Amino acid sequence: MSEAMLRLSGVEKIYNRGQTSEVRVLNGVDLTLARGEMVALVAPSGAGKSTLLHIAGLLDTPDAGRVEIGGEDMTGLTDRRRTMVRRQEVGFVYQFHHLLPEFSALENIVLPQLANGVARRDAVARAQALLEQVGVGARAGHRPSAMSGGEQQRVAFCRALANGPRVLLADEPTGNLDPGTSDQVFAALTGLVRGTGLSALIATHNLDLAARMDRILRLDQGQVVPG
Ligand SMILES: Nc1ncnc2c1ncn2[C@@H]1O[C@H](COP(=O)(O)OP(=O)(O)OP(=O)(O)O)[C@@H](O)[C@H]1O
Repeated sequence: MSEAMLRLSGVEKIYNRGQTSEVRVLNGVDLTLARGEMVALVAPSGAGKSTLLHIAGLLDTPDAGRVEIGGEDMTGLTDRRRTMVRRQEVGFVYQFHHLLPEFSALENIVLPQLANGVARRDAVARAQALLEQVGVGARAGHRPSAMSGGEQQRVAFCRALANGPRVLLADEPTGNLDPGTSDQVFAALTGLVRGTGLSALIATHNLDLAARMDRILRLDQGQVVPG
C-alpha cells in the first residue's frame, strides 16, 4: 500500500454558538492522502472546508479523532512540537496571497526558511529557483503590490513550499482570479507539486480544476465522501 502522508480519522469539530446552541461542523471525518497525491475537496460554502484544512494543518485541534502527518500521530503533542511540525511539514495557500507587503517576492520566500534555520545563501537560491519554476523569476525583486493577482498567487505557492513540506493545504487558491488566470496559476501549482512527492489537499469551487486532480472528495453533512 502507498505511504500515507496525511491521515484524519474520526475527526469531529463542534462550535458553540452562544450558551445553548452548538453546531457540529465535522462529524467523523476520515481522509487519507497518499504520498504525491493531489486531491480536490469540494463543498458548499459553510460546509466546513476551512475548519477541516485548519485541523489538518495543525492550526486548530479536533474535539475528537486524530490527525497523522507522515505517519506521526499529532494528538497530545506539545505546542512547541506542533509548531515545529507545522513549520516543516505543512504548507498553506489561501484565496488571498497574504504576502508581506513591505518585502519583495524573493524575501517573502526567504523569510520562512530563515525562521526554520536555513542559511541565507541557501534560502535565496531556493527562493529564486522556485520563482523561476512558476515563471516569475524576473519579478523576484518586486513587492507584491507591483505584481498581478496571478503573479502574487504564484509567489504565495513558492512561499508555501519554501521549507519543503510533505503536505500542502490550499483553501480556494484560485478563487480570487479570473478563469483564464486561474487555469494558468493552477498549472503552475501542479508543476510545483508533481514529481516532488508532496501531497496536496485543495479546496475549490471550480469543478474543472477539481477534475484535473487525482481524486475528488466532497464534504457532506460533516463527513468526507468520494466526489
Ligand atoms: N469560531 C467559530 N465559532 C462558531 N461557528 C463557527 C466558527 N468557525 C466557523 N464556524 C461555523 O462553522 C461552519 C463551517 O465554517 P467553515 O469556515 O469551516 O466553512 P467553509 O466550508 O470553509 O465555508 P466558506 O466556503 O464559505 O469559506 C459555518 O457554519 C461557520 O459559520
